[in-house]
Amino acid sequence: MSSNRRIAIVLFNLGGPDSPAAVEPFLFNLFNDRNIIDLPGVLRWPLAKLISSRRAKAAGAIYAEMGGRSPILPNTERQAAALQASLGDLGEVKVFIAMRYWHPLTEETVAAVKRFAPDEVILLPLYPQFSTTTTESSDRVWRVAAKRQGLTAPRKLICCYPTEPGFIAGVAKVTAAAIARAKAKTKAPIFVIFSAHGLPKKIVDRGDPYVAQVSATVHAVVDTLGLAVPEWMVAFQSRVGPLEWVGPPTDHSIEEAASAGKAVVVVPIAFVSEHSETLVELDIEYRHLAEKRGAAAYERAPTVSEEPDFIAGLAQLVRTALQQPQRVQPGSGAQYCAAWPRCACQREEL
Ligand SMILES: C=CC1=C(C)c2cc3[nH]c(cc4nc(cc5[nH]c(cc1n2)c(C)c5CCC(=O)O)C(CCC(=O)O)=C4C)c(C)c3C=C
Ligand SMILES: [Fe+2]
Ligand SMILES: [Fe+2]
Repeated sequence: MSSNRRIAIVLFNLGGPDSPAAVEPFLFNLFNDRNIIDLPGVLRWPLAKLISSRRAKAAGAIYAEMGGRSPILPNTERQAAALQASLGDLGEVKVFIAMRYWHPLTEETVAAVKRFAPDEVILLPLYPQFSTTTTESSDRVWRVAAKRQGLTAPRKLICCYPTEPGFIAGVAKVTAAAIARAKAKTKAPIFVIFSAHGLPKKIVDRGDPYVAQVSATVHAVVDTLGLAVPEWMVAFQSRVGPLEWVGPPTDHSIEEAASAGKAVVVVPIAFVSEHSETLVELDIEYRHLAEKRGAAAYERAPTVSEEPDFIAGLAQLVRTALQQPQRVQPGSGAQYCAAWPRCACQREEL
């Protein structure tokens, strides 16, 4: 590969408030996303205003547990630095971050990428499993902003990588370590709960492949660990709002296992860095539930963050994408995407 090629890699992530004052506008941006609330803009805008003002207090209390701000940006920056260091041989490689709901927002990042004047842009979601609410939403706003700002460099989207070997190796490693910590504390049976962010059921019924890809990830991790994994299940956390969400819910699953006197090991399976859903929901709220119900132990595996296996997996996805002609790169998720009409892998229109 030519060493003077300028390559921009853009990490897509959700973003989070960087101060107490940012909580409500961050929530507004989230609920005003048509991939989250599927209504025409004139109806969605006032609804997003209403929901964000109502939820601001509860969400503010969550971020107050972390010093009033989300750590998602600094954590994503560390991943960006690790990825950039592992791709130095490709030429002029620069890793950027585009957050969907808080700074650096997509428009800002498109401008920064344009100043870098790349020969090629690789869009890499920090969502291993494809969802219309995450990857599709980020890709959609990227396309609009790139067109508006005249960023014409060819781009490729890595749509999903639910079974990418480095990602699976990283999750397997942190899972095995969490099981070992639980075993060191108790002789009680171990129960592993792989926990993913949930989705409203109607989004899944519309063909969103996320839940199927989460299942593919978990099966790959369990296969890797073999007999080292005792009893396990997949559950979904972070339900918001009145709609029916996919289940079973993580909190109920923890309570059941804890009530049966088991040692509960919770493994985040769709988040790849630490933020409110891991540091507050899993570490504070759900630990409290487990202890209240008499769990023999409660261990939470860390997210893969800058685990060398995971970063090497991301680097491999980028290298493969650069060598192949298609705009949408399926990572190792292709076999799961084929059956799903809403998966980005199915679209090659640009
Ligand atoms: C209301 C609908 C929501 C859908 C659908 C949804 C999908 C979804 N989200 C993530 C990852 C994250 N979400 C985070 C926070 C968060 N998510 C929602 C709502 C939906 N998410 C809200 C309202 C919030 C804010 C916090 C709260 O009020 O509870 C975060 C954490 C951000 C941070 O702390 O910085 C992540 C990460 C995924 C992967 C996903 C679908 C696959
Ligand atoms: Fe969310
Ligand atoms: Fe896909």
